Amino acid sequence: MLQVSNIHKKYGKLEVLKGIDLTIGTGEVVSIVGASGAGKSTLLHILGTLDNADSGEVLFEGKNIAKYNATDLAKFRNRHIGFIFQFHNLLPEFTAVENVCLPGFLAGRPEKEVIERAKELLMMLNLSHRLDHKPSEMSGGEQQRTAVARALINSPEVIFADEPSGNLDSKNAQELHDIFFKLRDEFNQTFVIVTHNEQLASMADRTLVMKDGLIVQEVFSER
Ligand SMILES: Nc1ncnc2c1ncn2[C@@H]1O[C@H](COP(=O)(O)OP(=O)(O)OP(=O)(O)O)[C@@H](O)[C@H]1O
Repeated sequence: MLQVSNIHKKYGKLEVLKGIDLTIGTGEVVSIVGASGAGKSTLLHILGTLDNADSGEVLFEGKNIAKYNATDLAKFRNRHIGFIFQFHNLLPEFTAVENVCLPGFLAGRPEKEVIERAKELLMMLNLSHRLDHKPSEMSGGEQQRTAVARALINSPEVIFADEPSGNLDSKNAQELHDIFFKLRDEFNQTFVIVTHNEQLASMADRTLVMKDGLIVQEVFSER
């Protein structure tokens, strides 16, 4: 589904990515680990079209999205890619349902269909009692599960997550991790997850270990 070859990235004189090659298949859960500063988030942002590589190629189902203009890229991202960050980035003035609906409305989908799907997703994520709550009226775990529903609203081919459980206690982290694998097992959802959480990394089908801008090790799970 995702093919990446020879990605290089510099910030000024700092060479952050030094030649990354990677292939990710549909339904795979891939974790990216490594010391702080190894280049994990930079790679994730490039894979997720949030940033450009200086050289190299990212093919998304065979399409070279680097060639898209800004409008087409935003459209592509909205329809095909979901994001989950360490901090949920929910809009404080909007309810859970409204937050989840937003990417659906941006995609121009019919309002009724989007609202129904948003409610369905929130209920699937055990948030049926929080549909009309604003983020400040929800716990950290509930906010992050709302962010998962938002990432899923347009049925993206892949979800990129950057430290998704970095801000959660161990119980809520475990619950979030279980949700990722449930989504993969039931809907063949693909995930690429940057994490410092060893438990999450070890659950992934494949773990990529990064060091100084390179993938230095690839560990396959026995799950
Ligand atoms: N926008 C930027 N401008 C300049 N330097 C940057 C920028 N983004 C990242 N860097 C630098 O690039 C290097 C890699 O950063 P990156 O965030 O990819 O690392 P990471 O492996 O995700 O680290 P962490 O685990 O701490 O999040 C770091 O030295 C960082 O300071």
